[in-house]
Amino acid sequence: MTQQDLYNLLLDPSLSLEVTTIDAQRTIGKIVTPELLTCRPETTIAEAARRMREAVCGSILVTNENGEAVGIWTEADVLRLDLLDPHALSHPISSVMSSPVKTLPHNITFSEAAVYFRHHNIRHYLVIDDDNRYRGVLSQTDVVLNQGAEFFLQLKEIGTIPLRPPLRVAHSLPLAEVARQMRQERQDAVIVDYDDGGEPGILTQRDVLRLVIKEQAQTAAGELASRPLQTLRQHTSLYSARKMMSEHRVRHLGVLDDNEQLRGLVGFADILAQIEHEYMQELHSALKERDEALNASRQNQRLAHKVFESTLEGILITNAAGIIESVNPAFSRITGWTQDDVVGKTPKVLSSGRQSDSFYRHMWTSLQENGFWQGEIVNRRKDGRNYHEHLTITGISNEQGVYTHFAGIFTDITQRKLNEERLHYLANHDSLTGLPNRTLFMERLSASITSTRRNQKQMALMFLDLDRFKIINDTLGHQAGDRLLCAVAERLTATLRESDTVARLGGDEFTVIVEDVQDVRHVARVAQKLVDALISPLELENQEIFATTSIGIAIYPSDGEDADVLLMNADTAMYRAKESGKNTFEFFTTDMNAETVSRMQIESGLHRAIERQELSLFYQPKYRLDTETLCGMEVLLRWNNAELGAVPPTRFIPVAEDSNQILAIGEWVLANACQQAQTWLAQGLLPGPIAVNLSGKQIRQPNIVETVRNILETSNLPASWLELEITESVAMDNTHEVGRTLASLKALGVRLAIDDFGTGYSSLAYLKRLPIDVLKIDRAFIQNLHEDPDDAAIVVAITSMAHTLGLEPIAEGIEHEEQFRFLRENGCTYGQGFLFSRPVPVQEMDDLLVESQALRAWGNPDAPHHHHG
Ligand SMILES: Nc1nc2c(ncn2[C@@H]2O[C@H](COP(=O)(O)O[C@H]3[C@@H](O)[C@H](n4cnc5c(=O)[nH]c(N)nc54)O[C@@H]3COP(=O)(O)O)[C@@H](O)[C@H]2O)c(=O)[nH]1
Repeated sequence: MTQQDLYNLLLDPSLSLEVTTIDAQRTIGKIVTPELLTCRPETTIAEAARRMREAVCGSILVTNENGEAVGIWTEADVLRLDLLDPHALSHPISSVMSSPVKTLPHNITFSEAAVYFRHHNIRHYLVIDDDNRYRGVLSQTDVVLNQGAEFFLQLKEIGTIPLRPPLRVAHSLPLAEVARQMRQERQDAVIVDYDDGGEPGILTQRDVLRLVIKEQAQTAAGELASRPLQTLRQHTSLYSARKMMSEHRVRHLGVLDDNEQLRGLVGFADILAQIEHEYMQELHSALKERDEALNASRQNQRLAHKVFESTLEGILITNAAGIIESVNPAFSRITGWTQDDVVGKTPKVLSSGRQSDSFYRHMWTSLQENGFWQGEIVNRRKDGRNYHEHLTITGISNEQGVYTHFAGIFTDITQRKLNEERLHYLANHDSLTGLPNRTLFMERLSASITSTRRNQKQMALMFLDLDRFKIINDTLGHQAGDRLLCAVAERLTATLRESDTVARLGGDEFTVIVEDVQDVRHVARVAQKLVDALISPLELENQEIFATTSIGIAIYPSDGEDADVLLMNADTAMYRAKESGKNTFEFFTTDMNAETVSRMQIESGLHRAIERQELSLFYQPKYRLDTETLCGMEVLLRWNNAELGAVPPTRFIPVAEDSNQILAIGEWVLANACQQAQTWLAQGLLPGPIAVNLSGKQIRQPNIVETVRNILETSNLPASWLELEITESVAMDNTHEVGRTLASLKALGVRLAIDDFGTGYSSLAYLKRLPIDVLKIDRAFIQNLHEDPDDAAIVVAITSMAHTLGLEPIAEGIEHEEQFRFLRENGCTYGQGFLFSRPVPVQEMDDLLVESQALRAWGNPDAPHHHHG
């Protein structure tokens, strides 16, 4: 190879200008040539250059005797030679090669390779394959040009790159002087100006070196320069510049400004530098982004780890086959199993056996299809105890969408479950007796009706109401009442089969569902057993209490096809049982329906009884038994309705009490009675106080004292002429402040009487403290007085007790002479009853009063005066 060849090789501009755009993601092994040019360190530069030219190769690898790369020499290194030294080319290659040689694996991408170039500031890498064999040399220019520079080159104008003002020399300057100035100014090209006014020429460093070697050092530059200088405008793109260089096989172009003046020179190296600069900028921000992303991902990883470690939820991660790979501390806390216990096993270790195989099959199908499952399951702790967990399982897939792991995240909801169960229990059970309450009862009744219908069978519903419970409760207090209810609940439960439902609807009302009834006679036997179960007395407050019950029975389907109708009919039958003497049971019959309808008619009729003036007052006189003189009267309410006719108070008063209408009606009675009494008083006819019945509802009204005071004021009746009768059971109610109300009423000056005395459970100590004036002995004792020695003894006892307590005894319901005589002989002061007079309307009472007054005026107090009705 001649020196000329060498220079041809070195100066061939096409060598480095063939730029192919290569996908930055392709691996570098793909573009390096498989044949690698090598030489030994002692090879001369000239020899190395010859081989490069022969092989059309831009670099040569310098290897030692073991074939190991010790250096590399490339085309670009030529410019570092001192080409003024004529022996330069005979120096060994080792004196000019770059060393040491760094390697890169063949399978990294251009993008990755770019990172190495930047980090190590190296211009060449030796590419090695998997077996560390040399595959080729990769230059930074390769990388830059393979980053897809076209786009950038087209955008960027030449004028925008920094151009050095060109070094200009006169055409007469000898080449040696030109070379000196170029070295001094560090320029690789110079513009040669001619004084013939023609276009300038150009001499590059390579030209200078070539010509020096050809001993042209003293020749004038003008003769040697290439002329004309290829130029382009400053607004031309770098892409066009590169293309032009390639077409004209030159490495420098003149740049013209808008006035066609030469602004400077642009070299291929400048374009390359621009690309490199731009690329490095991009690379820099890409690296920055990558570093930031890496940091963020490290941060995320740290966070994820922290969450995994510290979350309260148990976490378990399995591989695709369900083998546990890791668990977190919460998992161990909840299950008792440590990481070492469970890693390598399947979640089966937690199985409690409470879920069926099909449950797990569904779970697995959902996981395979949706990569997700959520639900509540019961698992087992290491210590064998079960616990409830709310579990979410999520599939974790790889880039191909294949599940590689499953993550189970769960919370221990055992306590919540217990609370829910407790709340459910409380919501469905009576807190006092523990029996099902109305809600659960209705649920069970509906369920029972449904199954009975399906099986075409019969079932029975019993409605139980304790007899006289209110009296017991009022007399002995609520605590005793509660204990009684518990005792009754126990007895009922003990009497029935487990399959039967006993419930407490509230108060003293219980219900029983008897399922699968073959024969209604069987139901009667069950009802009788329940009645009998309560017959034996209960021990309460050191007293024996008889808490009997009345039971109404309705049969499905004959007495009703739905729960509400059945319940209503059993209730109606229960009322009938009460009416027929209590402590018994009654089956519902259709005529009982009539009873229900009748109650409803009464209730709606009563609503307008006052405004329609359907109410009136009757008066029943009271007598002193020793003198048989009229000494007062009791006011009794009557109701005459257009449709219902005369409705007896025993019928409508309970309905009025149930519907609260008694409050308005009672006030009406009181006002009219006082008005009438005042009239008689003003006429001098009133022999004694007028007694008005006050119902329990009325006396418990907070404003009752106010009402009475107002009525007395309005009617102008002195309080002492009014007597208020309240029943014994109401008077004994020490829970509703009845005692205090009575004291306030007493303070008004009215008289107070206890009605139906002997039927309740009076505490004598309490009775003594009440501010009462009169004890009315109940009609029930008077009725059989002359036949029943027990009743007679009770009447005598009540009479003498009344005297002892300073109260006036009065007997009600005296119908026979014998009764009258017995009472008079045994010291009962007053009496009333049909023997003397039935309750009479106002006109008749007026007559009686006039007559009585006349008798008194005639001074015949002893004359007996019986009004027989
Ligand atoms: N809260 C209110 N209650 C009232 C009012 N008016 C009446 N009543 C209560 O209704 C019940 C029934 O009353 P009634 O049908 O009027 O019966 C009274 C008398 O007619 C009846 N009586 C009187 N003497 C005899 C008799 O010799 N034999 C017999 N079989 N019955 C007789 O007794 C009833 C009076 O009873 P009492 O009140 O206990 O003294 C009754 O409970 C009334 O209290 C009202 O306005 N408000």
